[in-house]
Amino acid sequence: MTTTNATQAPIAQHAGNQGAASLTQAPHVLHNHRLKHTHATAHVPNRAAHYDTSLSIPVRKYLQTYGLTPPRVESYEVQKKRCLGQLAQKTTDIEKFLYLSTLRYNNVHLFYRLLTDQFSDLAPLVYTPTVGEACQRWSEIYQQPEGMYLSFEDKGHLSSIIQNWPQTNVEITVVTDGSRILGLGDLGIGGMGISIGKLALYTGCAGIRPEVTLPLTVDLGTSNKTLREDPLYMGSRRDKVTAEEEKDFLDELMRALKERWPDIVIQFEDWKNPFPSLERYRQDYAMFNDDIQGTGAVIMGGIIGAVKQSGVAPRDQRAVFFGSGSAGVGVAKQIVEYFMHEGLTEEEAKSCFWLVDSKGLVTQDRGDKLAEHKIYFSRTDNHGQQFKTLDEVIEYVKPTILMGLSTIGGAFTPEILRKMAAWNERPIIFPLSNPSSKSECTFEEAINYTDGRALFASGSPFQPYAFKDKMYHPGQGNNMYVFPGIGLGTILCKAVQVTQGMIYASGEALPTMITEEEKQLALLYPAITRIRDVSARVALYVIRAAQKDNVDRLHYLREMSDEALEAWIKSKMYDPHRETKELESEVREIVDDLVASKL
Ligand SMILES: O=C([O-])CC(=O)C(=O)O
Ligand SMILES: [Mg+2]
Repeated sequence: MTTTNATQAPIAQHAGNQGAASLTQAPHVLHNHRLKHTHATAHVPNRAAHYDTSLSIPVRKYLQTYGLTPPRVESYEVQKKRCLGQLAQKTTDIEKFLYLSTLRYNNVHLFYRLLTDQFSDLAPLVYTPTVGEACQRWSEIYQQPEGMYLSFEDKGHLSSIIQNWPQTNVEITVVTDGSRILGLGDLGIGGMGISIGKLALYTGCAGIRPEVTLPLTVDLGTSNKTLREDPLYMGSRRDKVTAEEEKDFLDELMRALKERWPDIVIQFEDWKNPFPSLERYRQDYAMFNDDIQGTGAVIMGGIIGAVKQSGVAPRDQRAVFFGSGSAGVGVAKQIVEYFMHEGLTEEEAKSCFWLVDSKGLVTQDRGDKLAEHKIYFSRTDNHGQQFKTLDEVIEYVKPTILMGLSTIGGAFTPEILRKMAAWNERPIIFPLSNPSSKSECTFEEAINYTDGRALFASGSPFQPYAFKDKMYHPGQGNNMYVFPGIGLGTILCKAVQVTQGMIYASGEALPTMITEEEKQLALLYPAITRIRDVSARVALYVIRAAQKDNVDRLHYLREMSDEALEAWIKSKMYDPHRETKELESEVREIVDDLVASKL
């Protein structure tokens, strides 16, 4: 009920009145009618880019911003120094997060210049792990609108409310209901943080223009009682809607999004039960689920290298998965596909996996009703024996690969890590839960207890670690290596679906970006500092797979060589370093023309 007032105005404005929609948009269109480079903030249009202190005096005069900013024309280096100085003065990560959010709001191009330049330092503040805390405290730290909130009460009116989004073009949205944010549980509308954070990476990593991204949070109630009782909580107080109600709401939402933006790519993120929507919409929409598919692809990308470096053939690998939720099963299925590419039958590939959930090893005769998604991997060869704890399973399987998707921080104990090292020359250890506090072990622990022999990747970032006079570098198997490129590739070739082939290809692209030097260091992922190039390569692979699956619509791309296509992809990427320069030169041209015509 709390949201009804807020939504009544747009409903009244739009009901049966096409003209009203263009009226609401008109002011923004007018702002932008003369110049191309006036898209100002990421999600709310204003003219902030016109206040960039690097713009020259003639340009300021033309834009009528002269006198509204301090007189000096600054270089980017000076702007950067000031911003990083201000950032350094913030003492907590959440303050840094807020500073960066405000910067994005006020000067989007400057924000993305900094993010792309200082990616390793800033990504953890914009995204995992800080974004987790931001989501937990969303209603406490809220400062500005940066996305759309659609409520269950809006059902029946979604199409008209979506007209309120001020940008005329949207190419991609990240949608969450906040019901399972990272490993932090149901955070209700606080999930908006993750939609914004992921889209910031779509822009930062894959160069999708900020103004064509739409962070979307649907308020379908929350099962989090603490939130519902928190006076500051900004969502509805209702309990979570039923699965049937959610389905009806989503049917309407998907239709409404496609109606306004027919080519939109829709990424589902952090839904407690993500399988039904993926199955329901994957044929009719260009959509994917990042937690099942993005995580699956990125881990497969790391596993390809890890399996090679381990010296153990795919058919001899034994993988224990601690955590059998959507991400766990998604990752396992993706690796099954990789093993099949390596020549195993599906049955052989599947038999390399032992999934563990809160009740122990997932077996068919365990006596409980297994969730649908676990059945595929349930073991039948346990001879009636049941294994209730991770320790028991580990002892029974003697795995070569240990995957953590449990959201239980510290679950990979020193004993478990030591055993992995005793059984394997190069144990593969991937604690993937996010944020860092939920990681099944730290990098330091993995190195210490395996005597530096672990082939390691985590979901959230860890620092390099010195052990016995040697420096070790952690891999970060975070889906940020693939989802930006999946989105970019899908958008650029105008794919009508995101097929499994496209997802597989995104993971396959990753090892192709590892340099010789990185191989020597046993790194499983390319350096994060090359993330823009990595995203372009992922997009190339995704487009090729879309072509193979016949879901692409820009057919002339099929004729291009890989080199030409990759260069074309890069030329299409938003480059924040170009933006103010282009605005500057565009205005200068107009000014020069005006002067010339007066002569
Ligand atoms: O957001 C991340 O860092 C990875 C992810 O999708 C999750 O943990 O749900
Ligand atoms: Mg997620």
